[in-house]
Amino acid sequence: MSLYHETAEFLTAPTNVGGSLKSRIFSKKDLKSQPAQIYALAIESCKWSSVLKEVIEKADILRLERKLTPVLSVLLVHDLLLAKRGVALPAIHGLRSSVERHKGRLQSEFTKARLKRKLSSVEALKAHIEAGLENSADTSEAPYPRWVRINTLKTAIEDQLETTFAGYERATTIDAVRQRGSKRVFIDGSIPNLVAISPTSDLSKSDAYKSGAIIFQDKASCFPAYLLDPLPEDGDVIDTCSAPGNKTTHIAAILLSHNSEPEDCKQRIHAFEKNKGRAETLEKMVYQAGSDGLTKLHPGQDFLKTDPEAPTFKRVGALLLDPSCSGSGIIGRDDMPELHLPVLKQKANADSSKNFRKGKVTKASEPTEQTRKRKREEPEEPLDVLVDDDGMVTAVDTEDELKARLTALSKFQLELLLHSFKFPSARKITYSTCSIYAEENENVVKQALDSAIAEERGWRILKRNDQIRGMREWPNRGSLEACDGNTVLAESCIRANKGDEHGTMGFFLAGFVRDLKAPENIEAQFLRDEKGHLVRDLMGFPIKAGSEDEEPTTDDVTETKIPEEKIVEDQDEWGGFDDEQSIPNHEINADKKLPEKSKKQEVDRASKHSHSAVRNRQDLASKKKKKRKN
Ligand SMILES: C[S@@+](CC[C@H](N)C(=O)[O-])C[C@H]1O[C@@H](n2cnc3c(N)ncnc32)[C@H](O)[C@@H]1O
Repeated sequence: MSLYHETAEFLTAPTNVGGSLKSRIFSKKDLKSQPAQIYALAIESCKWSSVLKEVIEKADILRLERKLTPVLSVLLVHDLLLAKRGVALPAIHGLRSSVERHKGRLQSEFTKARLKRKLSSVEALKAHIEAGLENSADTSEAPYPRWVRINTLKTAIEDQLETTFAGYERATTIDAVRQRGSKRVFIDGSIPNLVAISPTSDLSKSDAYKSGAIIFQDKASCFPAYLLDPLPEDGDVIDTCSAPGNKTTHIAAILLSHNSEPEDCKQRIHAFEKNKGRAETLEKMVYQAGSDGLTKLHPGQDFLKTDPEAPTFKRVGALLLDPSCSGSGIIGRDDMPELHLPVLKQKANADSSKNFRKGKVTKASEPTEQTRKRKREEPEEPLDVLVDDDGMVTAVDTEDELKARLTALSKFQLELLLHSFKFPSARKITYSTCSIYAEENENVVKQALDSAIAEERGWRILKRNDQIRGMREWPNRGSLEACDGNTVLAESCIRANKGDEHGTMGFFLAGFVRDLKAPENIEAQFLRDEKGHLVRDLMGFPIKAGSEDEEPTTDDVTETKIPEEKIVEDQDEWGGFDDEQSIPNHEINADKKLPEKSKKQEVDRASKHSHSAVRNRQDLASKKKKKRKN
């Protein structure tokens, strides 16, 4: 197999299995080409792909060369136009000829692409690409920002602002960071410990990223754990569909933020992941983020096969359900470089986002038997491209195909949600997808609410007024039409729209609650107001009874976030790790004791509860490293 085919294979493989592109290439044993050569070709081609896409589409070579797939065309045209030695194949090789016979046309389109960018020379264009100033998928005015969650299991936002973001200017609006080349940091107002930076700011080599102190996670992807807000009174938590672990580790951070001392935290997160390959990624992320002590992994286990009545789950009061979906809201992924693929028809320019998945190489535009048979004049672009979390790529050509796919997905999503309803001590559930389709979102919610199990167990929607502040104040709500005109239901649902002014991916979220006594043996620890509602600090965290924060200012006290009915008196939530690091399975064990606090931590304890949790977690991490060395 040629260098080009091998590279194309890595770029078209599901991106969500087996870590970053680099680790996948370098860990593969039976490669014919040098891994370093494959890696360099992949990275360079991705870097240039928005320009190459334009050049290939304008030169129209996919139509003329039917054996050339979009990804191969990018790789070959990259080498033809940019590599010193040209295409690394024998002169008579079919693939080499397939681009070389169009060299004149390709070069002329390349020149036009450069002039369009007002760059006077190829050197200037190279500098432009190297500076990361090229991203044709984004509207040029406001590229999609990079969201960074500060992992409070390992650090604190104040510490990160002083270190990782030391040279950054503070931005007061999200727009201010949506400029290529800007060095600004925006602190999000809805989700605690979340910041946004310019997409051209590369933190993937920073210590903070490598150590798991910061996690690249879209703002909308932080909504579920934040809305779930698992409190001590909620007992254990299940993350039903966990890999790669962004939400699992977010839940862990929230759990510890509610405990002034990590060793007091008796709660555990059961993290289910059906796919074994993805379960390995989850395991690494959980370790890297420092949430291993709180997480019981269930690798390769299907959540649907769990017995809700099993003793292990008797204390489970909260579940987070983020199942595989069409992925139609996804804008980008962090474990793969961006790759822009050319499509056969210029018509694709009408909606470039449709075929764009950062790091998700879709086969949508690959010529199929069907498309080959079509007459040239007919549109060849698929209606949509669905990429689910199992890496399954489905090019959907007709409305009927799309409908059939969405029906199958929503059936599975509903099944998972109804299974979650069965856990005897469960009192709160969040359901989320990164889909833009009502079929997977509002429709699933409606069917779940209408189900016999919901009625039998008393599950109802978590209304907007009862949601945690950041979610209650979030402006984008569910589709009124999809909710059959039910305003309360539509308002209860939360949406994030791909490409709008908030700079998030497309996302959907709904919460479910029911009246139930808290799981036994969990004491009330939080301050409540005269109505029995939890009193929260500015960041939305409940204030512990007897803590220094006990006397909040009027501004600190927020109204109820938890439905009144469920309050029981006197009872009481990347790809950010080093590619080279591998963590043995046995080191991840939820039963591990959390660390004793150090003297330094005693001092830190005088400050915010979240801080002392952070310090203790850092201590835990360093103890583990020492242990591993021995
Ligand atoms: C949308 S992804 C989850 C993303 C994850 N929550 C995060 O934020 O990092 C869905 C995951 O659910 C897994 N999955 C699908 N069906 C499952 C099932 N029945 N039981 C457990 N995991 C499942 C898929 O393999 C996939 O990794």
